[in-house]
Amino acid sequence: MTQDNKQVLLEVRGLKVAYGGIQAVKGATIEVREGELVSLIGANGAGKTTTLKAVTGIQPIADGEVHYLGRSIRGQGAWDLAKQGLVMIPEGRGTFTRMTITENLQMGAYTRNDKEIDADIEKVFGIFPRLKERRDQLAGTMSGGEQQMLAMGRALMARPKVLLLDEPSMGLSPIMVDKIFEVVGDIHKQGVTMLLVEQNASRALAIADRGYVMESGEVTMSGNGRDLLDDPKVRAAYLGE
Ligand SMILES: Nc1ncnc2c1ncn2[C@@H]1O[C@H](COP(=O)(O)OP(=O)(O)OP(=O)(O)O)[C@@H](O)[C@H]1O
Repeated sequence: MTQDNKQVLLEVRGLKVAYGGIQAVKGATIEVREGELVSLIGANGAGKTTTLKAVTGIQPIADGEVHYLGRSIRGQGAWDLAKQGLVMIPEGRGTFTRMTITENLQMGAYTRNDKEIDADIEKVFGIFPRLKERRDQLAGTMSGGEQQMLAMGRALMARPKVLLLDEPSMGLSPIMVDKIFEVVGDIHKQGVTMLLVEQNASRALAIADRGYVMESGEVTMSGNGRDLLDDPKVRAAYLGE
């Protein structure tokens, strides 16, 4: 299915980001259109997380541009962007360990002031029955996979227009990895636009509409998820073939 006629929600053009003298991102161009699931894959240290941090206004941009909903993110803080629906699930989940599941989900709605928060918590419980069973349990007592579910549920509470996921499968058991990719695919099918950063290239490309490959701070390949998955260079570099 072509998505060329869909609105570009997130546009990264020639992005450069540096940590002191280290050039972590050296001119990346990425776009995400409405309804798409776009995967950004690459090895350790390729600059994927740094790209997400720059997109959400956490990390300063050295050069290039990031536009969200047609407007430059320069001068807009992470809070302003989150309020407009640009929501990140960070690497390592970032749940509030000393709060319960329900309290964590309520925190996810911090940018909202409508009355549908309880109804949305029920929707999240529908996606993740495990969270419902443990609604009064402290987040810090949950397994890694359960915390990833909670981080995803909390992000959905913000009603994201674009959801940025950083390595959701990191450190999880194979069964939990299956579950997490299944849920990411389901959330996408429900219409949530996503930019997924992953080292698990095969799984991330298999569910993606489009993908980008990042190497040493540069985007070296891009295309349809399935085509990238079948590409011999991708298979050799990222799928161990
Ligand atoms: N806070 C920092 N200070 C200095 N250098 C950093 C910092 N964060 C990241 N880097 C460097 O920037 C480069 C890109 O790192 P980044 O975390 O963006 O890569 P990544 O592709 O997300 O890798 P990973 O999958 O391991 O998280 C690396 O060389 C890393 O060492």
